Amino acid sequence: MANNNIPHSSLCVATTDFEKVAKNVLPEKSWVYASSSAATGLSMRANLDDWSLINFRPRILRSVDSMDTRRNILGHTSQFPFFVSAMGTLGSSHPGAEPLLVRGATRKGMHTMISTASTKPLEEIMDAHLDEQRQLNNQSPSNLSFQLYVPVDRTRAKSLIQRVKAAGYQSLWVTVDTSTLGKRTADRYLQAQENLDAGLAGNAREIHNENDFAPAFGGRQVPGSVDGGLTWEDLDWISSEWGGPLVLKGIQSVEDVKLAVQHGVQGVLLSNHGGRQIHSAPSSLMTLLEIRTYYPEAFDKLQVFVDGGLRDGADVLKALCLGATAVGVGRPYYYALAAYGAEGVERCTDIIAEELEITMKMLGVSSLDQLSPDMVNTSRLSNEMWRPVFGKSKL
Ligand SMILES: Cc1cc2nc3c(=O)[nH]c(=O)nc-3n(C[C@H](O)[C@H](O)[C@H](O)COP(=O)(O)O)c2cc1C
Repeated sequence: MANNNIPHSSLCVATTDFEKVAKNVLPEKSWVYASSSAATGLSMRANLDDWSLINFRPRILRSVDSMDTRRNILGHTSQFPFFVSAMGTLGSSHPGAEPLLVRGATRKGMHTMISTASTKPLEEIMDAHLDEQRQLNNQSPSNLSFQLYVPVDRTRAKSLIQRVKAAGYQSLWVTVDTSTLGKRTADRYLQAQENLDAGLAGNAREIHNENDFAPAFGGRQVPGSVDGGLTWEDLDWISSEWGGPLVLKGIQSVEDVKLAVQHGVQGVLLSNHGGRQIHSAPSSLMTLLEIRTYYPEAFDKLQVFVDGGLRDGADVLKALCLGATAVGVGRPYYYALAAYGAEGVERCTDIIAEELEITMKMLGVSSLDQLSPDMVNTSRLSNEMWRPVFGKSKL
């Protein structure tokens, strides 16, 4: 992209560099939408900060000449143990929206999770992925998964699942942390100001998005979109309607991982929605440590994923040492897409992949299956971890 106002993409050497560029190119509303979080931002801050509470315990003099960063995610190889987490309304980042994102990701062999709240129809996004695959002679291991916000109307929910299946998405990730929309403070300020500027009092203004599952854009949920009445029992009909790998996105306690195992899902994504939902959430890394401490059997029963605040390849490895299969990355890809389109998505992937390889070599591993919990020191984070209260909690 020839734009003299933005630095050349090669000047982005850390994933956080995309954020600075994006802030300059994005309209204020898009910037606020992507960068905002719940309430005072505690949940997002915890995501970002907790990675620094874990240190590696590197091993030396092990042959690390060759590197293998591939990972099997729900039965499909990915070039890397990280993927793009679902983000709604990517048209607010770049006019190319989701199709452009998946083109960049497919070129790099990375999996991408597409949001129910996408700007473009799910079939058009899949077409972009398949077209890119053809151009690569079907050599990319990349695939697309679908993040499901379950609509209140069951008929609508079932037909959405059928569309996702027919389009060829590989797995379904049901978001379970959105019984209502978190209080997105920055979006609310912006909306209130727009209302006042438009001569409307208070919050009187209706939000009009083409996709009514794009609730956060404007800071309020669209009535009738996401089902706040969802329970564990609903997983039965969702699972039988879908008939493929099912993952619960947004688990934040060991008790719920146990329930997920009992309900026979194939994976859990430990996540606090990038700090956008409940105020004062545990960081996703803290939840991972909780599972590793109180229910390590989980890692043999289903695949465990993590997202939230991952900004460096070293963070990815910390999660994998603790047993995660792979991790999701959100905002860095939103910003990279905004700044440089598909090229930015590729560059962001290269940056994380290089950091991953550098850290693997110095940690003394040449493939991801050599990682283990004793390669990280979690003492500081463990100090702050939840403990069963008064011996009464049933774990
Ligand atoms: C702009 C934006 C939009 C998002 N939209 C969705 C969504 O539609 N569905 C969903 O389940 N999660 C959504 N999320 C949460 C992400 O899937 C993911 O959990 C989070 O971004 C990870 O944290 P990170 O941004 O710090 O990497 C969104 C996050 C952002 C930043």
